[in-house]
Amino acid sequence: MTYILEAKDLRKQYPDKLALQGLNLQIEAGEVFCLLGQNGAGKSTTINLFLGFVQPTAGAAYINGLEVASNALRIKQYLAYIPENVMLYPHLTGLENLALFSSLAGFKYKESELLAYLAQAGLPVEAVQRRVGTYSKGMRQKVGIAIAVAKHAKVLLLDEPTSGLDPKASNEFSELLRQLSQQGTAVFMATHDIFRAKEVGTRVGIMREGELVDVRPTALLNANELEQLYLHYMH
Ligand SMILES: Nc1ncnc2c1ncn2[C@@H]1O[C@H](COP(=O)(O)OP(=O)(O)OP(=O)(O)O)[C@@H](O)[C@H]1O
Repeated sequence: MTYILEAKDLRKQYPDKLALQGLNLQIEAGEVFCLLGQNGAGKSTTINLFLGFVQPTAGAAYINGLEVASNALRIKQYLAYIPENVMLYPHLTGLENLALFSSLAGFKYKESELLAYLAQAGLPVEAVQRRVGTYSKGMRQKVGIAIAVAKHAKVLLLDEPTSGLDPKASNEFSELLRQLSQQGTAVFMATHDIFRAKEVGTRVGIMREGELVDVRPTALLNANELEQLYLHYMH
């Protein structure tokens, strides 16, 4: 079976820090995997290895069966990345950004189709023709989701996407992730938000000092139990 996202003995040693100590993980289509862990636990390193932004010291990361390190360009077609602050062109409108990023991914859409993607991602109609430099963080993330959907990404990698969002925006964002996962997109999200992880995740992993110390299906835990489990490992 080909997993959408897979890590095999994935390891990253920085000059004076072992950031990831041999990660093994498989994620299937439609899963929402939430990675919890303290600052410095290795969450961003894991995401950066899947993105091909950093090279592994040993082991390998795979996206849709392709080894990331040796297929840097090919894997880009399968994934969309939403960091804490989505990188868009501030002087272009939301619509123009979506048109640009979709065409870079090889998709040419009519304006009506682009508008439909933005509406589906929940961007208010009044914002569509406004420069992104004037957008809130939540609005930029909606454009990021619209880009992911428009390029038919199989996997969405997110690094602390809900930090700094107000509860309503955070809630809307969770709803979008749920919709994407129902359509078969695999979602891998690093977060500090235990409540969101429980709400939106199908599985949660707890990372400590570069090691994945526990993985649980969220259906078997309530938010309180998840918090207790997390605290147990952080002691
Ligand atoms: N480029 C780098 N060079 C050297 N050390 C690094 C580098 N990137 C990360 N590290 C170290 O690796 C460890 C893991 O960092 P990482 O950013 O992956 O953690 P994190 O779990 O994402 O933390 P946070 O929640 O603060 O984002 C930390 O000790 C960090 O200082």
